Amino acid sequence: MIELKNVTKAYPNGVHALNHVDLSIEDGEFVYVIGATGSGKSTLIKLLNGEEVADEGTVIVNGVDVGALKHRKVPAYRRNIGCIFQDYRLLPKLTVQENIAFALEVIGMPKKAIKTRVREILDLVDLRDKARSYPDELSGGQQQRVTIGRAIANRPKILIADEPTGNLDPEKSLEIIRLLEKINHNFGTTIVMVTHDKELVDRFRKRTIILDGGYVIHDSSAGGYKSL
Ligand SMILES: Nc1ncnc2c1ncn2[C@@H]1O[C@H](COP(=O)(O)OP(=O)(O)OP(=O)(O)O)[C@@H](O)[C@H]1O
Repeated sequence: MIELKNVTKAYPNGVHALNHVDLSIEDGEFVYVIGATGSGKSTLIKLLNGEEVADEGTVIVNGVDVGALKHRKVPAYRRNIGCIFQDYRLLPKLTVQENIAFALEVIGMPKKAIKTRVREILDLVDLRDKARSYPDELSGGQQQRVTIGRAIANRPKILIADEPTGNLDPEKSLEIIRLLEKINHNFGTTIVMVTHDKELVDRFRKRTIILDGGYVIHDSSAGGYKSL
């Protein structure tokens, strides 16, 4: 569960990126976060993954008070949160299967278990035939699928997706949202997706949180832009 209580975050330049945000996201929910540029979406994500700390209020994720985490404990905390971004951030000198395996090696999973898990992930993201390809040999949509596979390889409870379809055409964006829905459904992974894609938000209706000037101005389980 994700819980923000009266969270305010200002940057050193005085910009108030988030103001008195109260938010609660249950395990297994799939939530969109939308809002104009500069409305505070990325800041919200940074507070969730421990990159930034709130000035006021508390951010509790899976029972952990993220703002109170000691610096050295942040990496272990992040293992329970998968993150994907608009740019894919794959390791260019590693193949698809090595990219996924690497995420599991760094957390100390035994070799045999990694092999099995990588195969499962490749099936899930439908890229078995690209296992030995390098990232620059893949399309944008395929690279994003690898990124998603890598992010969920260790079965995190939460997947945060910051504009995952930002660089993709509508057809490829559909593939990505369907994959995220499958992950949400199959593993019960909580998904928080920041997006500007009005078509996706309207077509695949889900709870939609709207930020404006650092305030939550709308939070509706009906979802969609058109219903607002
Ligand atoms: N490191 C920083 N230092 C100073 N100000 C910042 C910093 N990061 C963000 N801001 C400011 O905080 C506000 C919220 O920014 P944030 O990146 O959270 O918005 P956003 O909704 O994610 O925008 P976008 O859609 O453009 O990514 C903006 O006014 C931004 O300029």
